[in-house]
Order: sequence, then structure tokens, then C-alpha cells
Amino acid sequence: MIDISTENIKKEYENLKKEIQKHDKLYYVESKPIIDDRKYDEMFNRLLEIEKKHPEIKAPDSPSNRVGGLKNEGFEKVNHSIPMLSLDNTYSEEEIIEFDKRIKKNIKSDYNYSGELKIDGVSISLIYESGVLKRAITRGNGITGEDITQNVKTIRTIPLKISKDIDIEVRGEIFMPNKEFERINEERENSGKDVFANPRNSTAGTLKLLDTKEVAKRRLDNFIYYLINPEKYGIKTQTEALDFLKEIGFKINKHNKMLRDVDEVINYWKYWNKNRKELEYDTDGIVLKINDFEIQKKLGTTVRSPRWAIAFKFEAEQKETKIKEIKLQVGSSGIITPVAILEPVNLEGSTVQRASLHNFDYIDQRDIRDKDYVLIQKAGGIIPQILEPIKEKRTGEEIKIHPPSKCPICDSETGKLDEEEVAIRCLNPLCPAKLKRTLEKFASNSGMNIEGLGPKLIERLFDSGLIEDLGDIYKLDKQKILSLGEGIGEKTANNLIKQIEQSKNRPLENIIYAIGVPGVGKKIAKDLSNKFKNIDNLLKAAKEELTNIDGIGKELAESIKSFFEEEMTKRVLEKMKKYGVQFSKKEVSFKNNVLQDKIISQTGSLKSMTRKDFSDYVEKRGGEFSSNVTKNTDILVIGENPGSKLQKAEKYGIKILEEDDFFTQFK
Ligand SMILES: NC(=O)c1ccc[n+]([C@@H]2O[C@H](COP(=O)([O-])OP(=O)(O)OC[C@H]3O[C@@H](n4cnc5c(N)ncnc54)[C@H](O)[C@@H]3O)[C@@H](O)[C@H]2O)c1
Ligand SMILES: [Zn+2]
Repeated sequence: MIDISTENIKKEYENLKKEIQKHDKLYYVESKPIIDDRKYDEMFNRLLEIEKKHPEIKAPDSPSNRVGGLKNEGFEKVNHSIPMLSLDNTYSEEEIIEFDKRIKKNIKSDYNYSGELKIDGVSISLIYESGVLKRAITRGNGITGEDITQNVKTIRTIPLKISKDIDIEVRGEIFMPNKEFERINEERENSGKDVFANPRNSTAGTLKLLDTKEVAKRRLDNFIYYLINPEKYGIKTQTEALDFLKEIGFKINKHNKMLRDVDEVINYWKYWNKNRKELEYDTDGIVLKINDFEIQKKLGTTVRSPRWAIAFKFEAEQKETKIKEIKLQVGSSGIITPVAILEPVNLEGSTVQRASLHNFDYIDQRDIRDKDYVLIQKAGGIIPQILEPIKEKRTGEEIKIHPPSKCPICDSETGKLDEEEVAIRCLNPLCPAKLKRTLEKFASNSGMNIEGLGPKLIERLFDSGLIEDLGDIYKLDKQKILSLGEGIGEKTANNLIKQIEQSKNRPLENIIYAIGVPGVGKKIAKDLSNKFKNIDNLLKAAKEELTNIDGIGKELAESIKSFFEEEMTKRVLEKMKKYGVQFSKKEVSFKNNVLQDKIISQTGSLKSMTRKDFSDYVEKRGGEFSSNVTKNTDILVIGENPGSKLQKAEKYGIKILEEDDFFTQFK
């Protein structure tokens, strides 16, 4: 006879296992989860429950055998000195009380807890030899991790050297502050890339980057919370260990607290459950650790997690609301972003009435439809996010959202710039939506800096037909401006004309930024200006000349070239030229040209000046500063801890000079 209930359990188990494996991959490998942690934890706990009751059906490849963590090609695999474990977790007070009871039963002596915030980041092991940081390893599968030392060295709050010349291994969490998370996601959305679901995924994604320079640009931070082999330093408790770590130079979370009993634990949890949004980083619970290391040892660990610690997760507030409408917004680069307009609800202290749906893949993966009831939450405690539709509430009136084939503003064809992009764009270069936004950028401080030409006025100039492209700004005269009527007097008109006149002499880098070349921000605009000196050279630039510039890859080079090849760009530039806009870099004559026409690069940190000052130093003497080493580099200057540029320079046979020698030779 077949036992139906066992068969059913088996089926449930297999499905759960597959489902968890799928989400593990999305979460750990791709940093792109599509369900929230609570849902994941529910599935995982159910899996554990089944395995406990029916050990005979436990699969050898069960997710419960692995600790999980980030895995990626391209980094060296390293074994951990002792395993890096996960933590058991719970969402309920009862289970915390249970946990404490279990401890009490097993331990006869007095004990207390170290209460710590559970920082939602990526765990890291740091190895110091004679006080110097030698290695930084990810958790990986808990036994073997990956060496990401170069990336970790870019984090300013991780000491490269500690205050004692000792051998030591410590562990902690690398995280991305919420502000930085917001900034990066905004940048990604604007350039057509997929966004990160939360700061933790953004941290994981960043640490996996193969380009260390790119990592350095994202301001990661850290807290250290473990000391390996504390007895070596005569340390007996977790609280002492934290003090010691702080003393020798590590960053420790200042909200850690010694807790004497389960009531204090629950109060600590309650306090932070309520107040965590005041923190500038994301936390997803508290971690309780038995304070005394002797007791920790007695309790021991399982393959997955220590028995002397537990994570008590916060309630991420989730609310239900209804999508009133899905609006399509067109940005300055033509990217079409779907935005959900919601029935207003209060979520963690503020009213939420809209949430970006980011792109059409996001909608598709979660099957979100117009008029759906949806579950919302704040990512990193700040940005409202639609988690999932509540399918049970569907009435049949919900409308599936498809990527538009026509631009909602100008009705032109839409498409992708390249296969890897998730974003859909309006392909019409004259699209009014793009143009209004481009005009705003054009007039902004970093662009042509035309004070008084703000979004409202742009809108009016545009709607009245006075401006059809960027060049038309220079055709404006007082008469035309006054013809806009209401609210615009002599004074405003005169002032605007004066501002427009002055803008004709802005530096070349401002112009390059202002005309809105897709993917060209302030920094690249500056590099282009330094390299090409005038717009005609830039128009003629070969792709290789562009990719030689730091930060310009093949794709960007292509998009720059195709921008300048467009008829519309040429027409606009012609028009601007005709009306007297200056398109050359103003050459300053140097008294001292010791570095004339030389390309100088630098690696390692200099004693005497910052990188920025060094680059100015070089430029003031007629040279060109380049942040990477190519065959064309003339001199590489090396400071402390030189990086891989040194090997590159050696390979190309480039002249290498120590800092002091360089400054004596090229005063
Ligand atoms: N949404 C999804 O699709 C999905 C998929 C896989 C995993 N997950 C999430 O990932 C979790 C599993 O990841 P995990 O194994 O890192 O477990 P975890 O994040 O629940 O807890 C363990 C980790 O907490 C961190 N931590 C932060 N502060 C700490 C402190 N003060 N002391 C000690 N540790 C501290 C450490 O990195 C430690 O490894 C799951 O609980 C789930 O929420 C989600
Ligand atoms: Zn359009």
C-alpha cells in the first residue's frame, strides 16, 4: 500500500527545495531577489521542519546543508580558518523566550547576552598579519569563500593597518548606507540598468565587481562584530571583544548593548524595531549572542549556525493597497519608466502614493497588473516598493501591462539600445519629453548655467513653439520672451537675455555635459574636454581614442559616436555655433611646461598630495593626467601600496618614478 500522506510530503518537499534553490540563485548569484526575505524564511523553515520530521527524505543537495553567500567567477577560492556560519532566525517573542529557556536548561551558571543590531549587508572575514590587512574573504559556502581583498581595501573605514602589530582574524559586515543605495539605484534606473532590490543586494553586487575602481566609487562601509580565537588575547566575553576591537582600530556599532535577561532582550528589540528608520543603514533584526565564550563553547554549533546565537528579525511593515493607475514616464534619455499610482497608505510614518516599478521586466517577473491589490514595503526602510500582487483579490478587471511599442508622449517607435538593457526607450531624438528634460539639464549649473531658465519657463517656451531644440535658446530675443505674456516683464526678459549671452562662453566641459550625450556625466565630459580641446576634434574622434579614456567602455564610445553622427545633433551644434557659442577649451598658458604633452598616471597613495591635487599639478605643467595606464602613458608615479597599474607599466616598458623623484625632476 502506498502511503499517500508521505507521498504528498515528498512532493511538497521536492517543490520547496526547487523553489528555494531558484531564489537562492536569484539572491546570492544575481543579487536580484524577486520575493521578500520573510516569504523566503517561511519556505526555508518549512523545509527544515519537514527534514526534522522525515529525515529519510532529506535530499543530499538540500539548501539546509549550505550556508549560502555570494559566489561568482573571477575570485580566488580560499578556505576559512574556522567556518563562517549563518544564524538561526525568528520573528516572534515566543521563540525568543523558548531560545532563552533552552539555554537556561543547558547552562547551570549565570549568563547574559550581547545584543547587537543585525546589519543587513554581506559578511566578511579579515585577516591581519603583524597588524597589516592581508586578506578579505567572503563567506561563500561557509567553508570556502572568495578572496576579495582588493575590493575591500577600497572601503575607507576598514583599517589597512591596526594599532597593534598582531596577527588577528576578525569578522563583520560590509554594508551600503541607505543614501548611497538610493543614489546608485537612481543612476542605474537612469541608464537603463536593472535596480537592486535593497542595500544588501546592492552591497553584494558591488563586492562582486571585477573592477576595483568601480567598487571604490560606491561608498561601502562596515561594522566588525567577531574576534576569532579571543583567548589568544586574554578576552573572555563578546562585550570585551567588541571593546578590544574598537581599541585597536576597527569600526564597531555603537548601539551594541549588554542584556541581562529576556525582558531586556525584548525591550531592546522593541526599541530598535521602532527606531531603526533613524539609522543611516538598513538593519533587519537584532542578534543575540551568549556573552561568555566558555558557555558559547559548551553549546557548540550545528553545520549551519551556532547554538549560542539567534537573530530576532524586525517586522518590516507591509501594507496592502491598490494600484489606481500605472503611468509611463519618459526621462531625458528616453527611458520609459512605469510608475504605480497608489491609493494613499501610511507606511512606517509617511504617506505613500506612488512607487516606481523600474522597468517592464520587474512587472513581468512579479506579474503586477494595473488595478491590482498589492503588498508594499520600504526597501532599506526608505523607498516604497511593490513586493507582489495579491492574486486572491483579483476580480478579472486587472489589466496586464506590456512594454509600449509607441512612446506615450510622441507616439514614436520604442526599443532597446542594446540587448543587455532592461529599459525600453523612445527612439525619437526629437521627443518633447526628452527635450524638456534635456533643456533643464542644458540650463543647469553644471551645464550652461543659465539662471532663470527653470522647468516652468522651459515648459512655456516649449509649448509656445519658441523652442524646438537646444539651439533655439540662442535665437531668443527680448521680444519673443515678452510675448509669453503673463508674469514675464522687462526685467525678467533682460535678465534672461543677459544670462543666455554669458552662457556662450562656458567651458567646453560644461557644453559637452549640457548637450545631453547619453551616458556622459560631469566627469566624462571633463575628460573629453581635456582630451579633445574642441568640439570638432570630438566629432571626428575614433572609437579607440574614446575608449582610451578612463571610464569609457566600448558601449559608451559607440553611443557617443552615434550621438554626434545624428543629423539632429549636427544641426543643433551648427545653430549654436552660428549664434556664437564657443566650442573650444580655453587654453591657459603655462609658465612652466615641464610636462608638455606627457601623459602621466599614478598608482598607490601619495604622501604629499591627494590624487585630485596631483592631477592638477600635472595639468598645470602642461601634462595630461590619466587614471589608467595604457601604451601611450609616458610616466607612472608610484606611491605607497601600488596596484596592478605597476605591472601593466612594467609590461609596456613605461618609465616608472617614485613620488619624490618625480617631484624633483618635474618641479
Ligand atoms: N528573498 C530571497 O529570495 C532570499 C533568498 C535567499 C536568502 N534570503 C535571505 O537571506 C537570509 C539568509 O542569509 P544569511 O545566511 O546571511 O542569514 P541571515 O542574514 O539571516 O543572518 C546571518 C548573517 O547576519 C549577519 N550579521 C549582521 N549583523 C550581525 C551581528 N551583529 N552579528 C552576527 N552576524 C551578523 C552576518 O552576515 C551573518 O552571516 C535568509 O534569512 C533570507 O532572509 C532571501
Ligand atoms: Zn517620445
